[in-house]
Amino acid sequence: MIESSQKDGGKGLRSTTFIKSGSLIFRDIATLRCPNSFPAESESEAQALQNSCVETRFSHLSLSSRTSLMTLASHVSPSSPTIAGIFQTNAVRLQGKDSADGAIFETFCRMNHSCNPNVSHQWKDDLQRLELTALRDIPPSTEMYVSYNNNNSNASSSDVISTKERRKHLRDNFGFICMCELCVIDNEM
Ligand SMILES: C[S@@+](CC[C@H](N)C(=O)[O-])C[C@H]1O[C@@H](n2cnc3c(N)ncnc32)[C@H](O)[C@@H]1O
Repeated sequence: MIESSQKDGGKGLRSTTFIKSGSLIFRDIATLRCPNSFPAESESEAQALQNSCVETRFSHLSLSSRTSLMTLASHVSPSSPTIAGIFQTNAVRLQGKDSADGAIFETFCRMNHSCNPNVSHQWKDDLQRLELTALRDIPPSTEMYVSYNNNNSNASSSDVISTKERRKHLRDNFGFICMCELCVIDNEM
C-alpha cells in the first residue's frame, strides 16, 4: 500500500514487480458482505436495514479485520467514520446467480479509480473471489487503478462518455471528484 500519486487519492496500491498484460494479479476474498437491496417502503428505510446488517456482520469479525476495515476511506462523515459509511464508500457489487451482494475487501478496497485503468476486476461467483487482471503491461512500482464505472469491462470508461459525465457519475455514485490523469487534463467539472 502507498500514498496515491493521484491528487486527493488517499492511499492506493502499487505493483512490486513487472506484471504482464493479461495476467492474473491476485484474487481477493470479501471481508464483509451484505445484500445490496432490502424490501422496504423507502430508500432511507432500505439504507437503515443495510446499515444494520453491516453493523451486525462487522461485530462478528475478528479484531484484526475490524481494525483493518476501519482504516478504509469514508466519504460519509470522514472525520468520524462509521462502518456503515465505510461500506457505502467502498462496497463492490458481487453479482451472483440469483442475487447481488455488496462487499468490502481489505486489499482491493485500497485501489483507486482511473478513467484509463490498468487493471480490471471481475467477481467470480463460482470461486467466490474477486479477480484482478492486468489490462496492459504494468512496470514495477506503478500505481494500479481500476474503473469504478464499468465493473467487469475491459473498455476504458473514457471511450463512452465525456469527462463531465464521468465526473458527475463518480461524484453522484461514489462521492468524489475524479482526479485521474484523463480528468485532470480535461479539467471539465
Ligand atoms: C475504494 S477507496 C480507494 C482507496 C482510498 N484511496 C483509501 O485511501 O483507502 C475510494 C476513495 O478513494 C478516493 N479516490 C479513488 N479514486 C479517486 C480518483 N480518481 N480521484 C480522486 N479520489 C479518488 C476517493 O476518496 C474515494 O472515495
